[in-house]
Amino acid sequence: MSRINLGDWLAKDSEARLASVILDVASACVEISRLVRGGALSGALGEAGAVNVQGETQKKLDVLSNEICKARLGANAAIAAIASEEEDHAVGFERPDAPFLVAFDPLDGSSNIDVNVTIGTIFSVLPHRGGEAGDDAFLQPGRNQLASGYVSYGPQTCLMLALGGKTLQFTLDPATETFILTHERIVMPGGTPMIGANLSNLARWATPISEAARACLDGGTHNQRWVGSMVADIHRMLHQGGVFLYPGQVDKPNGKLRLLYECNPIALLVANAGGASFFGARRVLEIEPETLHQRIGFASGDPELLTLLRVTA
Ligand SMILES: O=P(O)(O)OC[C@H]1O[C@](O)(COP(=O)(O)O)[C@@H](O)[C@@H]1O
Ligand SMILES: [Mg+2]
Ligand SMILES: [Mg+2]
Repeated sequence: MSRINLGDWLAKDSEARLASVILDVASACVEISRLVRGGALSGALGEAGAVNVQGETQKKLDVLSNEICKARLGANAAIAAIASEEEDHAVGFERPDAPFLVAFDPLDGSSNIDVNVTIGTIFSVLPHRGGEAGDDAFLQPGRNQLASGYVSYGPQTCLMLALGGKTLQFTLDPATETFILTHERIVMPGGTPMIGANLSNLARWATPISEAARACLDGGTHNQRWVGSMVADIHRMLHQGGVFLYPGQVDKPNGKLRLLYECNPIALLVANAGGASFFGARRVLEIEPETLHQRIGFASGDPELLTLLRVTA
């Protein structure tokens, strides 16, 4: 079998500076994957003893992954600024002419770090229109994304990349620590009766989605899965179909997940694979963000099942 690695694949027809950004994200993720694999031996488990801007207790790996991504991307002359779940504000690099901004969730699925369950890194590349790159520069709708993706650190380490209208998968070769193209085009299968959701929240979801989901599950027509790491739940959905739900709730109308560095990058991967993503009646990729750490309710996946679940009603 002929093997093509991420660098060679990008060199074929991607713009060189955008390719360099994707390669730097990938190499930061290789570094993070070493810490993940080492677990307690890497000193990467446990609490960091701090709280982030969203009021969440940071784990050591949240902080370490953020530092790795920030250092790696900060060294790329094509990046004007980064925004991260773990940074209060955008971090600019004083490069007014640099063409790209990168928003990321350095470590997704923090509650699973210490229990050896799949976690990940999510990223979104946006155009930078010049000038100072503060928070406002990142307030662009998801349809503007030039590329997005995630790396999942599970039994395999996989890079899912949305680029040029396609979603592709690269798998990390542990021997060479390079990402090898393993899936040229991901297409979500339709008709899978699978709901990925934390059902402990079901009673607080807005109607009619709570009633529609309850009918599917109580009626025995649909199955349910929930890892609690978005990358892992989305990875299953991209390969096997179904939907992922973290909708708004009576007590949290804007849900939990962050628009700029969680929902938008995933929404582009899902769109390229034939799915759709909504916050109520709004298409996620069309939402004009108002703040850097804005949360939205998120329903994503098989369009037919989203309709059955009445997510846009
Ligand atoms: O614990 P809950 O409420 O089910 O939430 C799980 C969701 O929260 C997240 O862990 C949030 O991401 P972070 O770990 O980056 O904060 C998602 O990955 C996941 O889908
Ligand atoms: Mg996350
Ligand atoms: Mg995170």
